[in-house]
Amino acid sequence: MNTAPHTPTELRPPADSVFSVRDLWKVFGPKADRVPADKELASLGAAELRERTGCTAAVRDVSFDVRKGEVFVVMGLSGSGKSTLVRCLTRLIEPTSGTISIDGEDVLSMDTGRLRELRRHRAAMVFQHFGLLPHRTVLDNIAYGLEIQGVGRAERRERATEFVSKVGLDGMEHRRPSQLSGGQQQRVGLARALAVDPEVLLFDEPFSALDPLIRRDMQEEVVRLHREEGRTMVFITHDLSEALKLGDRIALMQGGRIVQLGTPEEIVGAPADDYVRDFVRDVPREQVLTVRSAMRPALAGERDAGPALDPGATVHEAIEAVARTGENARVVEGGRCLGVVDHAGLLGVVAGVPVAPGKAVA
Ligand SMILES: Nc1ncnc2c1ncn2[C@@H]1O[C@H](COP(=O)(O)OP(=O)(O)OP(=O)(O)O)[C@@H](O)[C@H]1O
Repeated sequence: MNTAPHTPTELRPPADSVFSVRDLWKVFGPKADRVPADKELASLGAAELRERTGCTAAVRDVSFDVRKGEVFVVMGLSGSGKSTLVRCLTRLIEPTSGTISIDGEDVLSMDTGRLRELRRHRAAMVFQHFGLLPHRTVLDNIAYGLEIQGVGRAERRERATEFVSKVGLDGMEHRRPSQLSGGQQQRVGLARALAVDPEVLLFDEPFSALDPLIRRDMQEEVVRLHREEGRTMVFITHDLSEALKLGDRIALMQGGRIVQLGTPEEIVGAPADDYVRDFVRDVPREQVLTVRSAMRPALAGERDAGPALDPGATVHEAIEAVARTGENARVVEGGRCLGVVDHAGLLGVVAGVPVAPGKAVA
């Protein structure tokens, strides 16, 4: 049972917000809307709420912003509310209460036409089973989303061909889905979603059915496409390593609430509570945390000696540099030495015990 209040978020959306969600609830069951409205019911745990009302609160009082150009990961165990939350964004599931806006426009007051526009052009959903059309070629499958949008044939072909290349399927344009591997089929689905050029791509566990190697391939593909295109992405996963690899920020859900929202480094380096701490316990910290978390002030004479690292370098990279040179490493930004990482600091990060300031070993 989790009745802790959610992390307060600023009410006014930041300027670069695409989706802005405030106080969102989705309750399934009879007379669902009385649950968020009633303080006592709203604070009940899942079992008691079900017993008293027959309702399930899949999303409980959630507030967050998805910022332009970021990969926003929604992570949590099965049943924590990830799919319900993301489906609420485009009202594939109707929220019970709260507000949602996209680029400042109220999603909850959109009429059917505007909603269709939202789902087709602005925030397209990519599902685990991409729903490829078996009798169409790769090219025609990719062009399909554009066809629905009413784009003319010549332009469809041209755009589809461009995306065949982008996802690395050159030479396979005329194959049918059954003549492709699982990973290749997913690339077709990805290309189809990208070709319609939505402002936001919403991914619902797209890779969970893939074998680990293909999955890693596809994760790298998403990272590459994101780097090249800078498109805003919301990505659902129950896999922590996938979340850490893909997410600029991660919303970790438990029992319908967001228990922590932060960068991978914040989630792993400063877990908000015991649940999160337990969740990230087995993460190789040195691969997620940056040298900033291992750094101490430079002593006299240390500013110019030893290998230089960027502040974004991981602790893992620092360990390599220190082991290779046998010297402490400097963290340097714009020619300025921000601090020094030594053996004690690096070991501290790996062990999860930061070196107290002043106890640094020179
Ligand atoms: N249509 C529904 N009617 C009643 N309860 C539902 C409905 N859809 C989801 N739920 C319940 O809401 C909770 C959240 O479900 P949701 O599918 O959002 O979780 P999830 O984190 O996406 O899980 P998974 O990773 O297994 O897909 C669960 O307790 C689920 O049983």
